[in-house]
Amino acid sequence: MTEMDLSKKVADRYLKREVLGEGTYGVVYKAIDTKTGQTVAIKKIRLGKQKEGVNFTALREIKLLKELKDPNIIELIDAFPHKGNLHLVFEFMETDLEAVIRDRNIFLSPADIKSYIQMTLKGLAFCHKKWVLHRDMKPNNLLIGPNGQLKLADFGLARIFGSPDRKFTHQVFARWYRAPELLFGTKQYGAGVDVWAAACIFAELLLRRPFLQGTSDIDQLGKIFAAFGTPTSSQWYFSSAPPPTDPSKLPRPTPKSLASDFNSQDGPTVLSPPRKSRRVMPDHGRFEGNSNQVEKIDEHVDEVRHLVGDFGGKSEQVPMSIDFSIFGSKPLTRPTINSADRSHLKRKLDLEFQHNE
Ligand SMILES: Nc1ncnc2c1ncn2[C@@H]1O[C@H](COP(=O)(O)OP(=O)(O)OP(=O)(O)O)[C@@H](O)[C@H]1O
Repeated sequence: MTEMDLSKKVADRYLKREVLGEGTYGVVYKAIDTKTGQTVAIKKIRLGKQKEGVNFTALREIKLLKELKDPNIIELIDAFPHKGNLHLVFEFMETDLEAVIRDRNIFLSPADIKSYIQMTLKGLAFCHKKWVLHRDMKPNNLLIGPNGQLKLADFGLARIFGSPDRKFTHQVFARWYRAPELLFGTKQYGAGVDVWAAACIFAELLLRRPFLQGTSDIDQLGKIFAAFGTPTSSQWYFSSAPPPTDPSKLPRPTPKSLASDFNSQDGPTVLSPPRKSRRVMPDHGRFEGNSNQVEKIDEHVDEVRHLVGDFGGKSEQVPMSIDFSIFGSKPLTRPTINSADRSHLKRKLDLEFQHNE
């Protein structure tokens, strides 16, 4: 019997090898991609309650994750349903940041730490720019390749398959990287949750132990406040200065009916400012014109600074209030999918999934 016969072939393409481990969503296998000869990692996702098959929205999101290509993001090479499970094929990685941090034989210089955290923030910046959040950042999700390249794994999975179920024992560690707004149970949150986790990982690289090791969600908040100070009521989300403008005093464009009235008579002419300057934006001129990757990283570094700043209010910035500066001078361009892209994607999805089913 050849080696080929002994190994199980999945979807006529992947030769399954040993189990690498089991995570929140299912078992991970090492495999060989017979098409490319490349070693890959296949994450077999239990579909659990969704017995009727793979949810179409999930498939669409997975297809979009395949488009997330960056040197600091694990590449999702392929995705296909097989025997009622969803298989996600990723590039194979040698180790992860947790193993590096825990290995006492490894000395990490400030330059090494800078390199690891820079790769982490670059990967985050890339995905945040495309409006994808990770939501489950922790050192064992930061995988390291043979050339030392750090890549973020499991991007977007929490959104597609639901937040990881914390009943798994290995999952409780994820609490240590959770932002205070999540611990308070907010339903609306943003990229800050990933940046908070990145800052905790940065501290962990320096300390060589997890920074804030809460034993319960409330204890986690206690640890955060012990480290940074307890926020006062004047620092909470909408109660900090300036108070929101009264709706009747909000700036509005001239009503169309009035504008045409003015045009039809010799009355005063309403001079609107040029289109661009009409947009009311908070004052953050220092980010004007920034567009390259390095400056995007700086925004994240600034946000980390902001997050790890003094909650007691000694610094000039008021922490725990909305920091508009992270959005730059212009709203970030949302990745747009036009109708042609959309119908192409749908056709592609239909074809691929018909083919694999
Ligand atoms: N791309 C990959 N290359 C090599 N090994 C991988 C890859 N992805 C995952 N693994 C390994 O497979 C095992 C399970 O990984 P998985 O990401 O499912 O869970 P986890 O990271 O252990 O926990 P969690 O689900 O809480 O993130 C781990 O040992 C992990 O190192």
